Amino acid sequence: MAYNYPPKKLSVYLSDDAGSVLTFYGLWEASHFAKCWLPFCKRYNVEPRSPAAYFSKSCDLRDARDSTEWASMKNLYEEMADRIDSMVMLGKIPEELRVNKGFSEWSSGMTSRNHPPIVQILIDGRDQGSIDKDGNALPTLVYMAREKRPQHHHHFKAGALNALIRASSEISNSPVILNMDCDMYSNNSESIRQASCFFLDEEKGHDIGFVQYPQVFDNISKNDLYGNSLNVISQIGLKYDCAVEDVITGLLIHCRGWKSVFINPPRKAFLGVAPTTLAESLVQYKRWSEGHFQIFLSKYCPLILGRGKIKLGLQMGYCIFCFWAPNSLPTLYYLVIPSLCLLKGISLFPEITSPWFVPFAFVTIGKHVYGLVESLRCGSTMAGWWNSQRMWILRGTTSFLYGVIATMLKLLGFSKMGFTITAKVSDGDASKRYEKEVMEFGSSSSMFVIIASIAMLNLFCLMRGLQRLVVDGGFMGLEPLFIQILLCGLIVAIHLPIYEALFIRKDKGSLPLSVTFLSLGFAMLASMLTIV
Ligand SMILES: O=c1ccn([C@@H]2O[C@H](COP(=O)(O)OP(=O)(O)O[C@H]3O[C@H](CO)[C@@H](O)[C@H](O)[C@H]3O)[C@@H](O)[C@H]2O)c(=O)[nH]1
Ligand SMILES: [Mn+2]
Repeated sequence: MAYNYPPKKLSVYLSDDAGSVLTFYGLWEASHFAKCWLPFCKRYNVEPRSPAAYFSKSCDLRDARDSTEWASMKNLYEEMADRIDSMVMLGKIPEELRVNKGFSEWSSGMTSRNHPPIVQILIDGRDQGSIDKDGNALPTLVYMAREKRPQHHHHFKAGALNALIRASSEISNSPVILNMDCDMYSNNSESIRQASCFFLDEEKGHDIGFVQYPQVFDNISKNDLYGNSLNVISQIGLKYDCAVEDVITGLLIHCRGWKSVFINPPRKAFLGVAPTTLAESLVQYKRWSEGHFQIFLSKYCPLILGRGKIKLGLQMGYCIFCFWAPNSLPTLYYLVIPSLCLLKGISLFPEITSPWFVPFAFVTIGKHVYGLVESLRCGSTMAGWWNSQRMWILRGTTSFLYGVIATMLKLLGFSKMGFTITAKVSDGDASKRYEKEVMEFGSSSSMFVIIASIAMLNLFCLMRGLQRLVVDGGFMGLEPLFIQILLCGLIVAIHLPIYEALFIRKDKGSLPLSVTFLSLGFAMLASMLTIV
């Protein structure tokens, strides 16, 4: 609402897919708060204009007169936040609030999966009386919960967005839509004007289908422990039946001949909350890899749909993501088979002195050096790069594998699509560990057993490899196994935080004892079977 944009031309919609009266209450409070907050923002050119983000950073108003106003504004905000928090704690709204317009829409028996449609215009911009405390016009503010019934598929985010577009066409019918997820906030009050420039461009504006900003996270630890700064694409979501509705919609828009713009201004437009536990991050990647693989196997396959419509480079660009899920199979192979063969003394790779060693070395070293240089140039650190390598391996053996399995089950008709929503908050202790970059495993998951078993297995194999080195006498005798020892050593090195969580750490964010026992069991079984 506080964007630097004519309020008459701006309408804000909040889609509450759970249809909760508490969310409505929050928005109702915000509609009152806006009457003071908007003038304050304009007077002092406040940035960012999300009050939560603004007040969590230090004060930048200097003179004394301003600072009293600043303090009273902060007070007003905190009082509102407290009221909302206590209502959430209570789990319901007090009866006396029900006299206000809108609240009577809720009745007992309504749940997040079973509720009638609710549309409430909290501030109507068309109404002359909708003004802030300085007498300036306010933008329209609408709450909407689309109808949901257990017997009808609701199509997740894409369904919610489509319902929103239909409703908004009756209320404001704007030619341009800005979509922002509930776990993001605006960090730049100029973004709407910035993006409009592309649509309004006299020469190229007619071809522009959408403008996208990169997905940037506010809570990324310095070395990006979960490898999250990946730029997920656009915010236009419409196409059903796919967990990555934004990607498929973007692809369709491109295939219909529209161009898109990617802008990454120095002052970030939007900041969001990234998952802060390994479990959440892995689940999110499972959904993404599954969605992309599904696209590849459907009629929307970028290579088929895009043929002759979009450039080969763009088709391939889409495909990289489509191959995330199937990539789990070679990843698993490289993490397990060479190490098991090392255990048994079978050589799989050419010797270092053989000419066949050169292509192996070239591809492996080339790929990783290129990746390292690229990420350093994008402002990452060495440790950040190493962490992201670890994340790719962990995702490969869990998220992507689960993505393949889920896609197959769906193709065979055994299961339906799901959308596991990413958690939006984390508890205090966990955030402290996150800041210190200690891996937070989060809620127990079968994925951890896979990760830990691979880690344990490689530790066994490495010990056996090193033992051979000593017993079988010297380095040269082991030359045929050299690459496998090296690979196994690297796998162990990248899994160091896993061993730490299995055996050393005692905090709540670490791995449970059951995972330690299960993984030890599986790793021993695998090595035993190999030796026999
Ligand atoms: O049934 C649903 C599920 C999700 N959402 C909304 O969809 C958005 C994204 O959900 P979130 O749980 O935050 O998932 P993420 O993995 O963080 O989302 C990423 O991945 C999605 C595709 O999987 C993209 O649509 C998002 O833009 C991108 O940020 C949020 O605003 C949700 O409120 C709904 O409205 N209804
Ligand atoms: Mn999200």
